[in-house]
Amino acid sequence: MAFSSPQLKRWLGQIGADQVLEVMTDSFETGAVFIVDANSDILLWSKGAEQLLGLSAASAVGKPCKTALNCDNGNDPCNLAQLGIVKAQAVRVRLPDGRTLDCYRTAKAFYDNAGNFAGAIEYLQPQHQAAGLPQPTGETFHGILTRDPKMLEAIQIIRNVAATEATVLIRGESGTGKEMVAHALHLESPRHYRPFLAINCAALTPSLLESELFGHVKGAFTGAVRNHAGLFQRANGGTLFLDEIAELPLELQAKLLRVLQERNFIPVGGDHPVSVDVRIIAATHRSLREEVKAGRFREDLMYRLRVVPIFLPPLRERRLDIGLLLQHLINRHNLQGHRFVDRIAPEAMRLLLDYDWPGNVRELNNVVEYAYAVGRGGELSIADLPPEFREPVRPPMPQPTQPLSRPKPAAEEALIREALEIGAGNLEQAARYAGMSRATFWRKRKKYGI
Ligand SMILES: Nc1ncnc2c1ncn2[C@@H]1O[C@H](COP(=O)(O)OP(=O)(O)OP(=O)(O)O)[C@@H](O)[C@H]1O
Repeated sequence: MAFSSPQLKRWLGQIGADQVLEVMTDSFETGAVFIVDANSDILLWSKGAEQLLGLSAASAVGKPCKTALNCDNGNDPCNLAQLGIVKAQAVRVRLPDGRTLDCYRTAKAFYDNAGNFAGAIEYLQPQHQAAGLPQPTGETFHGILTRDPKMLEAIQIIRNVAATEATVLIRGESGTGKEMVAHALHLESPRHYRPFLAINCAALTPSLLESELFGHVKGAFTGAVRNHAGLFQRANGGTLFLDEIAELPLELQAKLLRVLQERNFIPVGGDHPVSVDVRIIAATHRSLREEVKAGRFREDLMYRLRVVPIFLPPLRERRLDIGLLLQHLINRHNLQGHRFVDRIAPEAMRLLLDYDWPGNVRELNNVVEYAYAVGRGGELSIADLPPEFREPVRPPMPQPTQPLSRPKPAAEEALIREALEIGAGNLEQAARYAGMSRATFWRKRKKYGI
């Protein structure tokens, strides 16, 4: 606790405690400080609060704190009167323009001589700042986070083709975000107010898949007790996402081609065509050309589907996105309140950056979930990572001239460049990201002329 002397009381009497409070609270430029009275009505609203929360002091003062912050903080944590003190509590504030801001709330209650709640002083800090992690600065597009040039190129293509009726084929490994991209395309298109439906063509047997896609009429097969509208009918006016299209059996490929060419199909067991207006977005992790060569995929259908091909690179080829997605996932998990991670141990960060990510972003989600389930404390360490990260790698026999620990110069230079980009001007953060002290980081920058 700060030491307060009798001289301070005298001094405050001369200057005026209100003036001192204003100066102090306004010095927190990156966070919001405010004071409430016994009714939780706002008495003081700092400059930082104005900037962060987009509400002027003139509009905020006198309002109930709940109205000014419009916050959504779960199980009624506003019981500050009972708690007395709250530290780094995750809260979500709704700004006047409708956006939300995830913050940590620190608050201290005051009581009168009779022990009644007499008001409080509160401080809100945006979570990305509190975590000491750089704010995600990459582009986000309908929830797709990236700063990878190839991904940004893909997003630009989506923007350009959304308004057209062109068929899009998305190629990428499992977990690279193909469905997210397909959904984003739908949301950008004039069809966005109609359904977006998705199906994985590898997940069903051929007969079930046919019935799911095209529907069936009553009596078409044993168990078909009533007419069933397929996905094409249900997606009418909207978009149908066909994942793992390379797994579509040949007989269904002919039926799909007919929908694409003639915009109609015959349900299973039916005898007349049903017309539909559906935009198809297909995805595959295989090369359709190779499938055509192997005789497993119709060439005419391939050309129909890949009018606009979009390629999503695997996560191991967009290492800048690893840091960005990690920040995003950590912020999201911190909000849930079970654990608050404010830093990643440099050696854990290195493992995460060097990992191959065969399951791509989905696997990264799982790794962070694992860390929150098994780990404790503010630092995400190697011990919090799943076993595959901790399996001992047998080191090669040391070369007498080259110590084992020295990283290859090219990799080190790339790491430093990456850290500088992620730190976005903050050398402290950049050095931490690279797992070096500031002095070593500075020396290495000099060495590589960066
Ligand atoms: N760039 C991204 N930003 C944020 N989240 C992402 C991104 N890419 C993928 N994800 C998340 O990763 C998970 C997998 O994404 P998605 O289902 O779109 O991948 P997919 O390529 O369609 O996978 P599969 O081929 O296995 O179906 C989802 O939880 C998704 O929200």
